[in-house]
Amino acid sequence: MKIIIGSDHAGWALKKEIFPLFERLGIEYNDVGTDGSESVDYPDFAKPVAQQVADGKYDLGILICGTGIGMSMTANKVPGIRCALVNDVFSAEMSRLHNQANVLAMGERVIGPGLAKAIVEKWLTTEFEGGRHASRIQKVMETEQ
Ligand SMILES: O=C(CO)[C@H](O)[C@H](O)[C@H](O)COP(=O)(O)O
Repeated sequence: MKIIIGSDHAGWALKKEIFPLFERLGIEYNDVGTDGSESVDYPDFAKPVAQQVADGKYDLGILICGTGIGMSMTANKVPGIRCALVNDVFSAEMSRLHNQANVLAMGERVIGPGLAKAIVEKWLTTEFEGGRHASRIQKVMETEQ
């Protein structure tokens, strides 16, 4: 599995905490930045992450800002993206099982690193259940037309 990850300045510290988890899970990742605490604009990171997932260059994407809200709003504007803003492990699991989320957004100002790592691990290791959810996802995607 190949993933792409990005953050703004308000998500940068949490993003760094997650890298060792990718290494433990054997997941290849590309960090598109930002790479420091200097103020930047979250759409500049949400757009390339979401676009490259939508283009099939990466299997999944992860976005972190202060709340996760701006990142998720931006990512969900990209056709093909189902970005879930998640702050608990149950929602992380459901967003994959039922919603086939292909981008995960989290907020560094909302959750701590321990919870964030548990969310990411659950999200990356849960597969879409299909079945009754497949036609619902199709209807979700049809709303892009
Ligand atoms: O999604 C966001 C805003 O909707 C993020 O939380 C940003 O990281 C946040 O707005 C950044 O705030 P700052 O005061 O510029 O650090």
